[in-house]
Amino acid sequence: MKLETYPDREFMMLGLANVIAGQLADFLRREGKASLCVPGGTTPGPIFDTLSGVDLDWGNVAVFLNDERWVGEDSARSNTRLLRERLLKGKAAAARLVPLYAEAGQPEEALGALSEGIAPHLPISVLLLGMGADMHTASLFPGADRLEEALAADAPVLMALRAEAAGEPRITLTAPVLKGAMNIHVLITGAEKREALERAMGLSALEAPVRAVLDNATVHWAE
Ligand SMILES: O=C1O[C@H](COP(=O)(O)O)[C@@H](O)[C@H](O)[C@H]1O
Repeated sequence: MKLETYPDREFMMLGLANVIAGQLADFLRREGKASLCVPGGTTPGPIFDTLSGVDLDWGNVAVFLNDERWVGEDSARSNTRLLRERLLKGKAAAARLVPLYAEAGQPEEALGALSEGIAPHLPISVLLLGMGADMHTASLFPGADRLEEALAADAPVLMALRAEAAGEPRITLTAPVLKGAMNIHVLITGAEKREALERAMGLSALEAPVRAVLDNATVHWAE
């Protein structure tokens, strides 16, 4: 794991947005296409704001979430809503959103179709992950009902998971898909998450799911 610490959050968000844009530009130059996989939650909004204004060949970039809460876009908890409001606007409006949500009562009903949408965009070119203070990343929560299966090397692309701390049912990319990304960035802020990260380094992925991706990741932290 590589740890980058920044003097403040604003500096970090701008710096990391530029790194991500540069990595996407490299993929676009070399392969004519790229995939960008991003978290929801409360942390990444400022990165999305910057990225949305970057001059890139967004029409050849597939954008999708690490995970989604099983709620419609009318909910303030919808990660898809965050993406539409903060990333897929301005220049980045031309990017292709690959959905992690469909109108269905339970995520299991939509898993097949959603997985088929994601599969052609793997391996992920640039992966940005968040982390909760409980050491979850994507929707791989400690204590989740099917965490062990989602961490396994032969896990499918997407799984539905439930955990008490998660609130609603979740759909998430699994550990092998996340670990297989070509560039992995983990974005964390504040003292509590920094302590959680240090704790995670001494735990197993079952105890601290973020552990599953840390070996190949650059972690970006600011107070
Ligand atoms: O529930 C989620 O939580 C994590 C962390 O969110 P944050 O609000 O602490 O930044 C996020 O990475 C994930 O995508 C989201 O669904």
